Parts: sequence; C-alpha cells; structure tokens
Amino acid sequence: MTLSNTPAYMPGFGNDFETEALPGALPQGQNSPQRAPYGLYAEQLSGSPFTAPRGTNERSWLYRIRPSVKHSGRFSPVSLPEWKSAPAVDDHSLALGQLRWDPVPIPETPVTFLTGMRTMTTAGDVNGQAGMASHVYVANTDMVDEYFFNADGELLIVPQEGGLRIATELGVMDVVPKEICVIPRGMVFRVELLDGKARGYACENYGAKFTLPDRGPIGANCLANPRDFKTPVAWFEDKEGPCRLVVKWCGRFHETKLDASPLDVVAWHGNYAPYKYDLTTYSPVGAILFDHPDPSIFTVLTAPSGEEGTANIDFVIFPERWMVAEHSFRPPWYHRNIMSEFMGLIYGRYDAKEEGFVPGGMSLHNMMLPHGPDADGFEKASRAELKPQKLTGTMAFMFETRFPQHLTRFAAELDTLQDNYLDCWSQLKKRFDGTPEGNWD
Ligand SMILES: O=C(O)Cc1cc(O)ccc1O
Ligand SMILES: [Fe+2]
Repeated sequence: MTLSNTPAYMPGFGNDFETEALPGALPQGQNSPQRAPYGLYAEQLSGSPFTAPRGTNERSWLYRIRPSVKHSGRFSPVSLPEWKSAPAVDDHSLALGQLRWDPVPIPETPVTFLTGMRTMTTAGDVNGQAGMASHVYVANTDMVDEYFFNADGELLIVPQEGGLRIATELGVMDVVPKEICVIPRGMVFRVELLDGKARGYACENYGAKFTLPDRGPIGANCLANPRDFKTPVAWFEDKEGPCRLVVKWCGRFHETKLDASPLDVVAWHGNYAPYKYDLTTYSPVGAILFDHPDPSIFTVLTAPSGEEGTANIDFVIFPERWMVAEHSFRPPWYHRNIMSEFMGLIYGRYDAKEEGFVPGGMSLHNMMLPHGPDADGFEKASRAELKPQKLTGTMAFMFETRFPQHLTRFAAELDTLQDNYLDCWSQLKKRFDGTPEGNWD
C-alpha cells in the first residue's frame, strides 16, 4: 500500500480548492510564475472549454515534478477486450427482455482494477460525448507501476465488496462499500486494494460532468449535501523507474512508457478534482402522507444532457429510510420508462425484489420495457399493515440514462444471467372480478 496513514480530505462539492504537500509549493497570487516554487512545472488541466460559463467552467492548476508531456515516444495500442465503448451494438443472440444477473465472480487469476473492468451496457456515442457505459469491475491485484487515464469520460465508482485506495494526480482517496467516488476525465490514477480483492460497479460518463441536482421546492438542504463530498489533499510520489501509462481514448486503449511516476503533483488549486461521498450521509426526502414518488427524488448526482430535465445520467440510490405512506402501495409501482435503468445492489435487499436480486447482482430494465415488484412483493405490499416501518439493511442504486443501453456480448453470455427472471412476475394474479373491491382471495 502506498500510504501508511489514512488520506486527508477537503469538504465541499465543486469548490475552488487549494492544497500543497510541501510548504510554499503552491504559487500565490498567480498561476504561472517565471519559476515555480521547488522548481516544479506548472500545468493546467481543463475539464471544460476555456470559455464555458462560470457555473460549468472547470480547471485545475497542477505544480508537478515533471510536466505530463514528458512520456517516452508515441502511444502504442493495447487491448482491454472487456472494456467496451458506445456505440457497441455487439453481436449476441440474447432476445430483448428484462434482465437480471447474479454477481460476477472475482477470478482466481490476477486481475487489476483496469484489467478487471467488464462492460455490461453502452449507451449513446463516445465520440459525440453523449451517453455512458455501465461496468462491473472485479480485482484481486494492485496496479503496480501502472497508471491510467480515461479521456472518454469521468468514472463514477460504486464499490460493492472490498475497499479501494485510489491514488490520483491530485491526492489519495480510500473508497469503501457504501461510499462512491468520481474520477474526472483525463486524470491519471492507480488503484490498490484495501482488502486484497474487490468488486463493484462503475458508470463511465461520456457527457457533461455529474453535478448536484437542483432541489427546487425542497429548498437549501437534504438529499446529498455539498459538504459531505470530500476531495483529497495534495499528495505526490517522487518515484523513478520504469512504469506504464494506459490511456483510454475514443474507445481504444493505448500505452506509453514513463521513467517516473506521473503522480508527482506537489501542489494544486482549482475546481477540477476527484471526490468521494458517503452514501449514508444522503438525507432522503419522500412521501410523508401517501403514494410513492418518482425515484428522481433519490438522485445523488445528475449529468445533464443539454435538454432540460433529460439527464444523460442520473445516479439514484435507494437508501435505508422510513416508509410511512397511508392507504398506499409502498414499493415501486409497475411502470414503463423512456429512460433506461441499470440497477445494482450494494448490500441487503431491495423492497421490490426481495429474492433474486442479490448484493453484487445487476438488473437492466431498458427503454419502455415494463417492470415492477415481483409477485411476492406485490402480494406482501398489498396486504401489509400500513404502520410506519423502517426499511433497514438496504442500499440499491440505479444508473438511469436517456439513451437505450445496449448489452455487450459479455453481459449477454455471462454465466450469472438469470434465465428465469421473467418468472418473478408470472404468479401475478388477475384480481379483477367486476366488483369494486376486486378478488383478493
Ligand atoms: O425499477 C426500479 O426498481 C427503480 C424504481 C424505483 C422506484 O421507487 C420507482 C421507479 C423506479 O424505476
Ligand atoms: Fe424502474
């Protein structure tokens, strides 16, 4: 492990941060002094066009031992065959339908966060900077002398089993199950495993960055509060020796050799930075008298598409909470949706599917395909005594996108695909018998 102590963080979402790992390393009052302190090189990393409006303008100034351009020679292609990009309308013979999978097993053979990335779905178009990919990652080996950056999008990581130590150019984050993190497009990082092995989900966002949803009439508080987002303080390694930088660029992978660690940023300032967030600090707001609201009330982060109210991606959670709605069917309703829903379960049970949807598992309810509670869930909720009930031991999430999610061949042929998923609805009975009460025998 790179650090002996726990990483330190600065609170806030999208703040203009400043941090230095050595005293006086960060220039004050200007970005480009003739000679930067400690003989560091100044380098700007732009996450938005220079001319983006203030609200979406993102860049950081990095003061580093060597400029990023000092890598050896041209890039050469490498293959990471299970990491796919949109549009990837893979050749597979799985028929259209609602889908669910058990967890992807963590292999015995060595696999890192990078080589263990397995794409389940792709949506939109990586070249058009619109859409996303849903991945699972499985890992049992640290990335050693190996670094990565993704020019195609930011990466939202949702650990499900095993913690990750993510050493980025701007600092180190430990991210454990029930936490998430976001690594900006273009930022170099390496992943080590805090528990020897790891599994989780990742959403690769090709479009505009994730931001906090507006709260509208909810007001200034609740949902995800900005101060609960944590950005790491500056940290660097002055490490010489051969290493490798892998780059994802327009769906393809390339590598170049380096003779020193690229994690050599001694100080930085700006608002283009990685962050993590503890999902248990999310303050859900819901129905406190009757009915079941749309799941958008549980949005943690939203990535806008440019069309108002039509997200490129919403990252939504279903956290522990009180259920108090009177005379209401409390679980999710049956529905069909223009948006496409990829779901995962971090721990516990999901109220609409108490069986079959297991931690580490996944489901896909694609554009306009009907879904809702399984037959058991419907029966139970239709007869439940409606006293206040705490929904405990549960944390599911959804990557919901305006684009249809195309299945990869990996996902279509995965051993853990549940052949019998549709059966969960087959026992739903006809209750209509012409009487206003219906038949509840
Ligand atoms: O399909 C799902 O389980 C996710 C979901 C949950 C909810 O409470 C309402 C709508 C919805 O799509
Ligand atoms: Fe749904």
